[in-house]
Amino acid sequence: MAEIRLDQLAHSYVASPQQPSDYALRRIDHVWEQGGAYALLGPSGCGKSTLLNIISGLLEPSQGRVMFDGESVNALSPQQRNIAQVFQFPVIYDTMTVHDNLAFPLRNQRQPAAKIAERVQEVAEALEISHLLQRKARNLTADEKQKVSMGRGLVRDDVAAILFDEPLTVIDPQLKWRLRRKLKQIHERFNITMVYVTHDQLEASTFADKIAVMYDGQIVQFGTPRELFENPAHTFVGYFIGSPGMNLFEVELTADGVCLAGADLRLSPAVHQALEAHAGQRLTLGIRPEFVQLVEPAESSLRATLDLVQDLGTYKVLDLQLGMTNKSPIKARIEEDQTVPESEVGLLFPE
Ligand SMILES: Nc1ncnc2c1ncn2[C@@H]1O[C@H](COP(=O)(O)OP(=O)(O)OP(=O)(O)O)[C@@H](O)[C@H]1O
Repeated sequence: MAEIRLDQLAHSYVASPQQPSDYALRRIDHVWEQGGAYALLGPSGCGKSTLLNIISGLLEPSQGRVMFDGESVNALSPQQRNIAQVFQFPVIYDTMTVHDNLAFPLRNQRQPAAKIAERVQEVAEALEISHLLQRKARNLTADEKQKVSMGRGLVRDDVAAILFDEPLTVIDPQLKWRLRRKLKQIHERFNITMVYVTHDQLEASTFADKIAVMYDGQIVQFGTPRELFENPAHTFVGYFIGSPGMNLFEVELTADGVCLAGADLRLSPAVHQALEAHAGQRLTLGIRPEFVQLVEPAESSLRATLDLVQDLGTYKVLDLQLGMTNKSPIKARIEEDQTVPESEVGLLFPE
């Protein structure tokens, strides 16, 4: 088990990179602490697999160092790094029994038979696959196979960390939730550093205590799910976290606030003063759909017309047009029993 430190890491698949866009990973400085449950969350192509493969040693970084417990492992092979990796698709031996699949990594290490038996039992019980131990792996369902694949990662007690690369892709939606819970319980029981790669924020927040959000080859924020929701440090985090994501609009600074779609929104003197330091620069206002308040048009200078209502069962999402043409609508999320406005509505943003 180890602390994993990424020190000025960068990677380009281009032979002689010239500009930032030539890099799949731009400069990354980051620490995964020993024993933590982490997620690496980001959209397709942002560099998640590249980063995971550099940690496990499948890929050599163009620049920077990977450190385990303060020691550089750049020169070590994947085997020497002692990382367990669980991929999207199960990696198991079909012709072996489940028991032998789980025992395999320990037999390779020539562990004593008694220890192998004990460890296989313990991991099988944690994954709720004890009843399958004598079955041939080829006869299992997709989720049972993936559990065996995870078990092969967990069975060794000397691994530095376990890296999961979108491990629930092949699992039926109704089983995903159970498996995520299971992984979380296993983490609590075995206290191994785990990094879970996904592009799904729900998967990230149910598994991880802290999430690293990746965007365009960089980790743009690292925090608890709540911190990412309440204090996004980057517009991408605001937009990517939340359902739907944050509304983002360009605004102009006025004498006592900002102007959005021709309407003046007053700000507190403190906030306004902070913005004045950025006068002349591009200003973006972000507000989460949950916090947009709907009022009578007379009560607000900001008016919108209703475009679309999406009823999602436990809440509704409204698309409201601010009167601008060809601009994306502002989204408001309201409770299921809240009244949907007829057409024109006033909007208030809490301070
Ligand atoms: N072997 C490769 N050769 C050249 N470019 C690559 C290679 N592998 C990845 N890339 C590029 O590097 C960038 C990051 O890719 P990567 O697969 O790490 O992203 P990702 O976040 O894991 O995406 P996904 O979720 O789709 O797997 C992308 O622009 C991708 O096209």
